[in-house]
Amino acid sequence: MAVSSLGYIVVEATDLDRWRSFAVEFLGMMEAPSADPDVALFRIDDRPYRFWVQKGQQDRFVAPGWELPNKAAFDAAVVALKDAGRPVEHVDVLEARARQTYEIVRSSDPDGHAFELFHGRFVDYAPFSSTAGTSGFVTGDNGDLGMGHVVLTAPTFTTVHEFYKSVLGFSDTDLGRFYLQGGGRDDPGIGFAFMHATNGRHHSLALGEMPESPNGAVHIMLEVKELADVGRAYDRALKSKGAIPISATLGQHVNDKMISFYVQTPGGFDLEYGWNGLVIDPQTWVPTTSMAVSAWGHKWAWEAED
Ligand SMILES: Cc1ccc(O)c(O)c1CC[C@@H]1C(=O)CC[C@]2(C)C(=O)CC[C@@H]12
Ligand SMILES: [Fe+2]
Repeated sequence: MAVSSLGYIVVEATDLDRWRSFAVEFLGMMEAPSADPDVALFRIDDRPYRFWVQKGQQDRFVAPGWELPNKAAFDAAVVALKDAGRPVEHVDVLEARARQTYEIVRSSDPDGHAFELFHGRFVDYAPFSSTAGTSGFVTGDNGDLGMGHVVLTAPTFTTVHEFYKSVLGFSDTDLGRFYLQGGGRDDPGIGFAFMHATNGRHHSLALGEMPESPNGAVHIMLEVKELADVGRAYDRALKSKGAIPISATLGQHVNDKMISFYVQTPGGFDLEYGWNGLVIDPQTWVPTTSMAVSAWGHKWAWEAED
């Protein structure tokens, strides 16, 4: 029943062209053919899409699509969801086919964040190429590392953390508490849980003990193959005259060693663009406790100058 990786994300957008220029010209993704003019699809590897962007009334993150390795694991996860009292809606056959999966269910975590579970590894044989010159994205062999990671808020942190572990089969990689208000006696800190699926990516999901984000997610992360891809994207953001707002400057995380920067997407949530994230052995990893966000850099836009 354990989730194998982050398969895709679903985004709602008022302006698909804005997402097109962000995804293709800034991120270096490849637009994929879509049968529906109200849906734009973006590829980073040989999956038919990793971003499903659908036209709607709002600009927001809708849901992560968690991949299960086969039908048996998918069915077991559905049973576990029902046993945990979570809603389960089966997507009909035609929609599952349009999404290029065998089967999808929609559900939500105890804090109400929508997610989808799916199985079926569909492949697009058109070679990946990036008009922005991005050398490629890191998704592992046959995509087994998944598309990246997603970070969600979790106001009922302990309950939601337990849900992802006991119901969806995630495991702890790093459990931190960050003291962003100086760490004095009146600073309770923010609990963070970085969790891995059954693949070696350091975290496919992280939860922050924070109030609900209005955009549906805190950020998603995409990993590129070369440091120069990060540097060139950083240059594009700097040159965009504010069209691509930088949320955090270039820096390196303590826990997964990733060198990255953050920008705000047209969906309001952030996107971390990084390189060289730690790959762990998910079978034997003993969870760490990292008390710092970054070893260097990552100056957040909301941080005071000093
Ligand atoms: C701490 C950390 C480790 C690895 C990551 O991939 C990663 O994104 C983070 C930072 C997570 C998080 C965030 O994205 C929004 C701003 C946050 C809440 C902070 O102010 C501390 C942790 C930060
Ligand atoms: Fe991240």
